[in-house]
Amino acid sequence: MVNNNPASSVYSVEMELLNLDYSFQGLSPDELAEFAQKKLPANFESLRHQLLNGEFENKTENRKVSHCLNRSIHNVVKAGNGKNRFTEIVRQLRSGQWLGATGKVITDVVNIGVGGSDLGPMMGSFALKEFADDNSLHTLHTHFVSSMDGGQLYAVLPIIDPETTVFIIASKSFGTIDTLANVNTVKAWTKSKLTEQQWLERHVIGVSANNQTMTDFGIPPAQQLSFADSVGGRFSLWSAIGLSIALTVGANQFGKMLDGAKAIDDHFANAPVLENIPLLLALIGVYNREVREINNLAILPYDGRLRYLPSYMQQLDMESNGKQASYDNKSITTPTGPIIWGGYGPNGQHAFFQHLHQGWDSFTADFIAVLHRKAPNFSEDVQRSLREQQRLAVSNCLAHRKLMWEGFQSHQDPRNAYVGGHPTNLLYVDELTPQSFGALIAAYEHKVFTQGVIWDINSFDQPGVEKGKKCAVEILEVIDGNAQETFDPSTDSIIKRM
Ligand SMILES: O=P(O)(O)OC[C@H]1O[C@H](O)[C@H](O)[C@@H](O)[C@@H]1O
Repeated sequence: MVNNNPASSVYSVEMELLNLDYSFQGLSPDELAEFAQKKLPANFESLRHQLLNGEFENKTENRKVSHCLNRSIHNVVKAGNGKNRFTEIVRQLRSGQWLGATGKVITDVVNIGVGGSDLGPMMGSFALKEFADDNSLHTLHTHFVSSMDGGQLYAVLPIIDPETTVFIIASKSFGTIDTLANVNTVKAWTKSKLTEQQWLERHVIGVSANNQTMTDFGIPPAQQLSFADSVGGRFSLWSAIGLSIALTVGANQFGKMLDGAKAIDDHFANAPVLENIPLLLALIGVYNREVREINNLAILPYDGRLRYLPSYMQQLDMESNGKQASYDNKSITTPTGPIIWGGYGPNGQHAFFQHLHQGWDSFTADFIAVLHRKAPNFSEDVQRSLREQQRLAVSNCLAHRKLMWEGFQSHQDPRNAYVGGHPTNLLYVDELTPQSFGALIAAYEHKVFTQGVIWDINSFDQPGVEKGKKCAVEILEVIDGNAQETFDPSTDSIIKRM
């Protein structure tokens, strides 16, 4: 049981863009300093330096790890041998100058991608919408399609028009079946109004690290945006994969998001352990996993604009550190990364918080709060009301965080007793801006990296997702009648029914 005495001190780190309060972790700075001594390997500083300079070795995939080199628009453009027309494409589409093959202005953009080619772009576009540069002459609607079953596409197709829509095919490998399946359906759908040539010439942008495949697909070179193979999928929102974010807010604001991430890179590089937000997040997480044996972390944003953060974090953390093999491919015997879950906090209060407060399971959580909100596009009355709503959300965030830690004892009335003792962090920003958003995401990236170093795993590969893909291909062959194989009675009976 965690010793959950009410926090008598404030344990926090404040920096310009991001703040961490870990007063409700039950860990003093002295204890964390001692834990850091024990856990951070002697070569940590050198590995951190490698990461921040694009030199960390992703040994199993035989390449470097270079997403930290993408923290400026300049480098995003340079990534395609200096030929990336990233900012030009953004300008044309946002200003209404990009015309479709039949001469109509493009009004809709659909990002087709999955995993890192979907989660980051969707989260960023949703979170930063209100920061759109107002030089956009017309409104560009952005849609996201990832699901391999076509369900999302089915909902989007009726509200767009082939003549006024551009599709971003976002795929680092340009070979992911989920994405290609959606693209195939789109191709069939455009035929009523456009030839394939027209579609390719004016309605498709490819974003990938695989230039040859984009060319083979027929995407004109001017509409190919490339990025380095050494940028991992789940770290790619800073690269050209972030195109849909830039289309939503403008290249200038997208650049500010990169600036925020860069500020955290510098902070991560230079701040001493006890003032270093990513490092503290990592150490606290390792402590909760190893010493307290808590196997999960809930991500609970208290600002609706961050509602896609939990899914993003699931890929970032679980695909990086959910592993049982060491960096040198030896078996690991102690648990590594936790299960990440969560949801928009205020709605969670009306759904799963009951279990958190009075159920049987241990958990840790990160509350994420935005203290102030400007809402410049509305009348004074509406602005005032929106600011009140922000205060309402923050007060609820503080209340539940307090209750989860301190609990509430009521021996005569078990129904109203709260267990308490659940360690949580509060990550907060004064305002959500492209910079503070970039800082938050980069802080989490570096937390995950640091934990990978502590656990001696390669956080940059994902061998465990491959077997399932191969098995699915074998099953599909049988469903399609191209093979006769049998699997097991349950699988066989479903296949038969199909
Ligand atoms: O961008 P893509 O190459 O299409 O990959 C999309 C996603 O699929 C893979 O299965 C990986 O597990 C993810 O890390 C990746 O983000």
